Amino acid sequence: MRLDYLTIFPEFFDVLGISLLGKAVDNGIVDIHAHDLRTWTHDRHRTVDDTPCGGGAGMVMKPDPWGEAFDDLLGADPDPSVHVVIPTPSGTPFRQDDAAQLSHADRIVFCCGRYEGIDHRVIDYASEHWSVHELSLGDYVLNGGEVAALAMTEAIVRLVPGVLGNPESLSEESYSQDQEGLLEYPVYTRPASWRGWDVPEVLMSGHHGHIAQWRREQSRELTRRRRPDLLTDE
Ligand SMILES: Nc1cc(-c2ccc3cc[nH]c3c2)n[nH]1
Repeated sequence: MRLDYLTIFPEFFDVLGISLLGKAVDNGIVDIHAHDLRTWTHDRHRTVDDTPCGGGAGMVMKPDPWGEAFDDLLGADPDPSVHVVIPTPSGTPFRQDDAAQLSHADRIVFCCGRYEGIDHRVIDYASEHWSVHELSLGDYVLNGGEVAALAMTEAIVRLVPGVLGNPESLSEESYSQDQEGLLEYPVYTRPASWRGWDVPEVLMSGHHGHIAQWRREQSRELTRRRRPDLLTDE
């Protein structure tokens, strides 16, 4: 899987060389390239923004640098197997299913906007050539797309075979299919008693059936309290 990041702050993506994703890069499972969008400017000030047509506050990212970056990185031939992800507050919510689907992609290009956003014609042009995903990380506003791209990257890449040491841990996570899309149950480790708090007895019983039942009940109760929207049968 090749991941490209178009951004005016490429140093944001230096962190991808750390920990699990760093190992995935070292193992050749993932190939990461961060690009400074100003590479594709030609004026003395390396300008990437301009005033908004129709007025309004702030600045909008000019289309030309994006178009020239696309030309260099992707060429002009349409290829639906290339996924262009554009983090935006106005996008569809990024969910575990999106991470799962994108984890099968051979190529993802993250377009990280700043200012008031990217000239919409960039999205229109990209949509004619590649598979475009305008995705929101959540219902809050960031200063740019980089943090969202990092979060989405981690959610996507950790699902790629060979990235996680123990793939079994994926099956019991919140939102995973094996968890019926419910929130993950509370987890515990040693010591059995800590500052007056004990590990639930059932987890110390060694009775796998009882433990599984307790965990299912905990997941349902937690989901009912915190995310009733995830419950399909109530
Ligand atoms: N979920 C979410 C995405 C964003 C976002 C994404 C891109 C830009 C560009 C300028 N401001 C931005 C904000 N905020 N919140």
